[in-house]
Amino acid sequence: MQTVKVIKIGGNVVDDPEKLQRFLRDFAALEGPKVLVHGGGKIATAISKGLGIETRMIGGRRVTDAETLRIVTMVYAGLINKNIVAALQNEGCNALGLCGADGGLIRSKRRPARPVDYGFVGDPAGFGLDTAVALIDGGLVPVVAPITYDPENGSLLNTNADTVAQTVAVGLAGRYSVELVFCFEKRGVLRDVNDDDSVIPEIGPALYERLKADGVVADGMLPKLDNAFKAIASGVKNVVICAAERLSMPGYGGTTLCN
Ligand SMILES: Nc1ncnc2c1ncn2[C@@H]1O[C@H](COP(=O)(O)OP(=O)(O)O)[C@@H](O)[C@H]1O
Ligand SMILES: CC(=O)N[C@@H](CCC(=O)OP(=O)(O)O)C(=O)O
Repeated sequence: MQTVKVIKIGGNVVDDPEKLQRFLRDFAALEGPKVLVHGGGKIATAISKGLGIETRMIGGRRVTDAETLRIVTMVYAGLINKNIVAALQNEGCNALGLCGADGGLIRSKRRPARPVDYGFVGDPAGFGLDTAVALIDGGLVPVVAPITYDPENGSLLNTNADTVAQTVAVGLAGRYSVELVFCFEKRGVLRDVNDDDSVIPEIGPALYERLKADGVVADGMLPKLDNAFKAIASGVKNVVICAAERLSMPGYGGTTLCN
């Protein structure tokens, strides 16, 4: 079975032009078929602030009213996605930018209003495998923004980018042997969040429960690990959490998930 790499890049790197440039150069140099999923939460928060709109995050998710949906659509599916595509084209990588609505790539369902009303936030409910296969087998490199769509009413919805990466990886797993790599600004899952040398090399479900109970993992690391375990349990062959600047290292020098 052919291997496809699904790489996710997080918002702190997307917001740092030098780190992003280096990461995109390494991504472009990766051998074989690949998909890039990007976040950009930090830039959306900064642009919202500039427009006088306050950001509310609950459990790592953005409360998205109609005005915020307009902003995140412009920022993720426009500004960030197109700049990444242009930079990859400049590196000789034939990238094609999409959000979940394009080619029906990621259908979603709006979250129920209880217990928390997140507004226009969706959880993935379907994957456009035919679209993805046509692009990948056609030699294109999909670059996916974390905006999905609800086919029942055609509405765009905001979706956590780690969840989008997991959905793409799981969706491709029946067809290819899939490797999912979450790249961010730290070296992996750390025992001490302030010590980059404290990377935990391997995490299984039992250790994850202990790390949560001890408060070693928190904040944005929780949805990342939940998505990582969901991917491993759903047929993705290899899942790694690592530093963006280590993408070119063999094995990525980060945390590998096991079940
Ligand atoms: N044990 C841990 N190891 C590494 N990061 C952790 C840990 N616990 C909490 N974190 C926090 O999780 C953040 C990553 O989540 P998030 O900001 O959502 O990632 P991304 O940049 O991919 O969007 C890190 O910046 C760090 O502050
Ligand atoms: C619903 C929801 O929370 N969506 C995220 C999508 C972007 C994202 O996840 O970006 P990072 O990977 O940079 O965190 C948000 O708007 O922040």
